Parts: sequence; structure tokens; C-alpha cells
Amino acid sequence: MVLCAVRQHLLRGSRGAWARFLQRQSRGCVYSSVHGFQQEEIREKLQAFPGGSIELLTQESGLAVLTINYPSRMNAFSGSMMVDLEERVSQLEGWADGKGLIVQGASGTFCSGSDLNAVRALSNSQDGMKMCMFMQNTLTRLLRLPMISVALVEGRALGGGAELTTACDFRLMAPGSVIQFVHKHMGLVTGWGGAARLVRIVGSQNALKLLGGAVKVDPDLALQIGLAEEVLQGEGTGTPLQRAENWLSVYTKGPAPVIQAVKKVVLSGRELPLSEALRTEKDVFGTVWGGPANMQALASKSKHR
Ligand SMILES: CCCC(=O)SCCNC(=O)CCNC(=O)[C@H](O)C(C)(C)COP(=O)(O)OP(=O)(O)OC[C@H]1O[C@@H](n2cnc3c(N)ncnc32)[C@H](O)[C@@H]1OP(=O)(O)O
Repeated sequence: MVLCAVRQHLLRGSRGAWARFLQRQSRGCVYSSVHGFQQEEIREKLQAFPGGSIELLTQESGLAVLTINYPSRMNAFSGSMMVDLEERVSQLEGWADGKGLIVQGASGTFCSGSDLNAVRALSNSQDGMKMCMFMQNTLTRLLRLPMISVALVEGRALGGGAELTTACDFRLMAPGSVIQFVHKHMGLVTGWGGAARLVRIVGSQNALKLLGGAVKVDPDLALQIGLAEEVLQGEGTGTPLQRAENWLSVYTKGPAPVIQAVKKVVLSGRELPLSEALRTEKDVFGTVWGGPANMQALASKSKHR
């Protein structure tokens, strides 16, 4: 289908459209008008279900914190929050100095999935599919951001909230927190790309167990199956957010172009066939080879003992 669209664009000789197509691909969208997806139409529908917000705080250090903020509904995603999230992801895509991102929920809990009030109102299958495509596009772009991302899970990450955690590179869990794909209990399956990503994180056997059993994944189980990297222990050593920032700082130390290059080569290794991933790695290598950080390291004759 995608190839078909490419051919049509070429035949029309429409350079502008071709450029836009390439731009969409590179921005990481899964769905476009080729798939019957009209972004503006669904944005308008989603805006009809307001409530809550998605807050983005960028710091000079190159670290950003994205907060899902709707505490009165356990940070469930209203329609307008889905639109907000897409806008925040666009902002992050344009952030040249970005190195790390922490995704958290407000008031000590992560996210209880989609707002059930909006779900009820959008319960016809066409609207459901459009919402699903919108969220898949946004979460795919979130995962493909050229910065290292971490979901900081406190309290509960349920349904779409559990899916959101898989759109980050890493998950850190606070003691007592739970990740649960409750979809089966709602007569659903994942729709925001959660299954596709979960299989890549924990393998298909574990993913089948977590989705098939709607298993409550506590920090111990999450560590055991590789869903979480670490449990943020340690009363008195700062807030969970400070501890997550500390954890992430090991990986975001250094110049932004180098950290972004690291994320890009790993991302291409994760997503592309080997030959393409190798070619991408060569291109990314070209962006840092002979660059300021490389020249500085050579000049200082750095040793790695
Ligand atoms: C493809 C996406 C699929 C999905 O995400 S489907 C949605 C999956 N999520 C759910 O079903 C979560 C349902 N909620 C719950 O199980 C419980 O509310 C939850 C999160 C365990 C919290 O339990 P409690 O601590 O006892 O608190 P509570 O039930 O009194 O909740 C406090 C207020 O928050 C509301 N809330 C929680 N989750 C919500 C949601 N997803 N959509 C809309 N409202 C939600 C809840 O209704 C309550 O509001 P109110 O105080 O009664 O007005």
C-alpha cells in the first residue's frame, strides 16, 4: 500500500507531495491519508472530550519531563489530552538540545488508560479505529524521538497507560507500583501499539501471558521478565522523579549530538532490516565523525582505563 502511494506520487511528479511523504515517514508516522487517516478530522473529534492536560518541561541540561495530568481521573487520557500529547511530541521532535525524557503521571500515579467517558462516546468502531490510529502515530513518534526516554511508573499504569510505558526506551518502577494490560477485562485488546512493542521488550511468550491473563505486573515480576530496568528504592534519597533523573543521567551525560546519534543507531537496529540498519548507522556515524566532541576527545588523548 505504501509502495503504491509512492508510485502514485512519482507518477504525478509532485515534488511537494513527495517531500511531504518523506517528511511524514521520517517523522515516524504509521498512518497517513494513504490509510484513510485524516489527522485533522480525528483531532476535532478528540477535542470534543476535554479535561486534564499534558505538561512538558524542558531543562537546559537537555532533560525533559512530560507529565500526564488529570489526577481526578487517575490521569486517564481525555480526548484533548491525546491531542496535547501529539503537540508535545512535535515540540520534542524539534528540540535540538534534547538528550533525555522522563514520562510520568501527576500526583503519584501513572495513567489509568483512556478516559472511559470518552471511550463510551466514541464507541462506534470507526471512531475507535481513528482514535487508535491517532494514538499509534503519536506513540510511535514518541518512541522514535532522538533522545533516551524513561517511563517513571508510580501507582498504576493501566490499559492505555500500560501501553504508554512501552513507548519509552526504559521503565523504572516505584515500590508498590503496577503495570497491567487490563484490556481483556474491558473486552478489548491493546490498540495503541502496546502489544507490538511489548513483544519486542519481553518476548512473545511473556507478552501473551501479560495480555492473556491481564496480569498485575509488580516491580519484582517486571524486573524478572525485563519489562522494568530498576525499582526506585531508597526513602530519603530524593523524590522518585529525582531518582529517575539520576538513573537517566548515566546515559545522557555528554553532548546532545552524540547522545542523539546513540539513540538513532539503536532505533534503526531495532526497527530496520539489517542492511538498512547498517546503512543508517553509517549515515549517523558521518554526523559525529570529525565533529566537535570527536575532535575534542582526540585532542585530549583520552584513555579509557
Ligand atoms: C486502548 C486503550 C484501552 C484503555 O485504556 S481502556 C481503560 C482502562 N482503564 C480502566 O478501565 C481503569 C478503570 N478504573 C479503575 O479501575 C479504578 O478507577 C482505578 C484506576 C484502579 C483507581 O481506583 P481507586 O483508587 O479506587 O479510585 P476510583 O476508582 O475512585 O477513581 C478515582 C476517580 O477516577 C476515575 N477514573 C479512574 N480511571 C478512569 C478512567 N480510565 N476513565 C475515566 N475515569 C476514570 C474514577 O471514575 C473516579 O472518578 P469519580 O471520583 O468516581 O468521579
